[in-house]
Amino acid sequence: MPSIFSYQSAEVDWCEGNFERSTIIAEYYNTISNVSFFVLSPALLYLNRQYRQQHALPLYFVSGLLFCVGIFSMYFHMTLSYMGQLLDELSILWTLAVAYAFWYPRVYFPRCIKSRKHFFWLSGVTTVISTLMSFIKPAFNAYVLNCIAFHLLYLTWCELKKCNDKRVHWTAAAMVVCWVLAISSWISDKWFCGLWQAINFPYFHSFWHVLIAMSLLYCCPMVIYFDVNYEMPSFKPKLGYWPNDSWPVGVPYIALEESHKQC
Ligand SMILES: CCCCCCCC/C=C\CCCCCCCC(=O)N[C@@H](CO)[C@H](O)/C=C/CCCCCCCCCCCCC
Ligand SMILES: [Ca+2]
Ligand SMILES: [Zn+2]
Repeated sequence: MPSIFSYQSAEVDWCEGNFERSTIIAEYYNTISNVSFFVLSPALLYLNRQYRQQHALPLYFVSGLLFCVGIFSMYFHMTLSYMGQLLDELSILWTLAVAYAFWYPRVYFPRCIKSRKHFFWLSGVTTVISTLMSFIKPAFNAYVLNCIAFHLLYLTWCELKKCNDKRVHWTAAAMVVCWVLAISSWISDKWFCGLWQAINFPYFHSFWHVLIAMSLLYCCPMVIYFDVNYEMPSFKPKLGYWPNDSWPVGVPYIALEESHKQC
């Protein structure tokens, strides 16, 4: 019986051929494309430094965990081990849990939750139970995790209805486009692998890594924007674009102004 650390002991195998480019890396492009998370994590910390100075914990935690997602995902695609699969899925679950615990707006808390401290407990208990349940059928976990994006889309929709800042709407649109491309790549790799192998292009899962990291690059500043509006009444969030604020495309970030709020 293979150990949970053995190469190819995972329940899933992605479309890219194994050990085609290296004898130690099972899926070469799926492994190296996780570099996107090593760029995403410091980029979020650097660009949103004003927010980080005021509200350090959420951004340090979420960026740190996104970095771990990159490390575990690399380990998973390098080995295709059962342990790699679990670490990949559980790191995503815990990153989502921590992001929700810190940033989920109070106005959407269930009625029985009276404070963020209570919401932390609720998130913690739910995540511990989900962690235990994730051992039942690990191959199913990825589908459940992907469904959380629909809740994020719903939340974004609710917030955009109350906001008339054009830059926030533009950032949300860019996030949705990246996510649609990302999830299409993930599904294509899983469901239509025979077709991609027939045309000798089985690389859609590596596109997923890059595109989901890009959608998070748009998602996180937007979530921070709403957090400043709700939780930091002495500041007004201003959405800027890096490297040039006047360009229509760029990486969004949040700057803080001491003034009354708009959304
Ligand atoms: C108020 C809430 C704020 C939420 C902020 C968002 C925090 C995001 C946290 C984690 C997402 C990391 C996803 C990266 C996955 C990379 C690893 C990977 O590819 N794993 C695959 C196997 O290699 C595995 O099959 C994938 C599983 C599915 C993961 C689904 C994650 C959902 C992420 C939602 C992202 C939202 C972006 C915008 C949505 C409109
Ligand atoms: Ca493979
Ligand atoms: Zn992956």
